[in-house]
Amino acid sequence: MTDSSRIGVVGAGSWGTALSLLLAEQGREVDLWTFEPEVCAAIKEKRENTFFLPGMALPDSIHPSTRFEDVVMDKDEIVLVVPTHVLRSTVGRFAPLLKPDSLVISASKGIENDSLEFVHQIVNETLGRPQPFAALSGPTFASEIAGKTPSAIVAAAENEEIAARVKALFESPFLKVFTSNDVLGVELGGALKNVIAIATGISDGLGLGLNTRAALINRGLVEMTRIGTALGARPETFSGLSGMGDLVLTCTGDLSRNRTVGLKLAKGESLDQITGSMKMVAEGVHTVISAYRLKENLNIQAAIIEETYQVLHRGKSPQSALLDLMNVDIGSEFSGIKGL
Ligand SMILES: NC(=O)C1=CN([C@@H]2O[C@H](COP(=O)(O)OP(=O)(O)OC[C@H]3O[C@@H](n4cnc5c(N)ncnc54)[C@H](O)[C@@H]3O)[C@@H](O)[C@H]2O)C=CC1
Ligand SMILES: O=C(CO)COP(=O)(O)O
Repeated sequence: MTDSSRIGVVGAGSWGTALSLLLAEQGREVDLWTFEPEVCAAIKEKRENTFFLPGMALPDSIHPSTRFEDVVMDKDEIVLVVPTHVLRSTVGRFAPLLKPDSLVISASKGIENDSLEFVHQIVNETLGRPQPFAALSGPTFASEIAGKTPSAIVAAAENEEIAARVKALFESPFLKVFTSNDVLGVELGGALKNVIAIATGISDGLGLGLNTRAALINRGLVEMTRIGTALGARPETFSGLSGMGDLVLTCTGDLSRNRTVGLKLAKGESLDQITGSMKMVAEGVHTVISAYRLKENLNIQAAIIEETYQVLHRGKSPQSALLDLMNVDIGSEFSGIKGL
């Protein structure tokens, strides 16, 4: 039978653990699915996720488990927060246990490489039915949310009541939750900002100036908006928390894994070395492939995405990518954005 005080969180990386802590502090009993048995054991025995969110004490109301039966079955709400490249397989594993009316709240940020699908599409396709869905996204580093830094985020759902329900779940004395009905725009901003953060990290790692950084952030936003509006998202969503907000955070904040990948690439480390030494995910490394394919399919000018893709996956040097970026033939400032 459903116990409405319990909520399931699928994914015990840094963000899944920080969100579990937030929900526990809001009075919920949280069943937290961990992929790694050792993460489950650490949370049970030490009351700490020593692997992905070290230094944060986790209350007894967070119940870790490696069994989907404990986390997904009979729940009214499931928070889905695994890296996007394993999202389809993860949803596939728990699909038979999920109630058709359970609300799936995605906190993952990415676009699948082969299908070019967003999380809401992957979820519906894998389940074979439209599932109640919301996307939670914005400028929120996991460690700062766990440390109660005043922050803001957006909950997007097609249905206003669902967005309001997600707001009520996550709003706390230090987290403001805004609502939106532009699910695609919110998902797309959260995914594409990681690509621009890698580009900014490369630029900063090369020792280029603050002018360059600001230009990359701003023109990166235009590229995100061009792709988003071509797919049907609303232009204003990209000036919101999940667009501009998260872009600024991730491009300038040294806590960002994506920005760090760019900094290291500029210092001459190979992508394999960098990702091989990380236990956490830098989604932009995968998302740049999807972003490149989307821009090609849609015939959209997106030179920063193009050059970042070439550096990460085609062996181009950051220096020649920069030269090519400065030689792009450009039009008026907002050309290519639909609905402006
Ligand atoms: N960490 C952060 O500050 C934030 C992260 N996000 C997003 O949340 C999502 C999850 O990222 P994090 O929690 O940061 O993860 P993380 O980078 O801290 O840890 C990696 C996660 O991937 C899981 N994993 C690895 N292989 C797996 C597999 N085969 N099947 C299922 N799970 C597997 C690990 O168990 C772990 O939970 C990403 O899309 C990320 O962009 C969004 C907002 C903030
Ligand atoms: O999405 C994030 C903050 O909003 C986290 O960014 P990174 O994955 O680059 O650390």
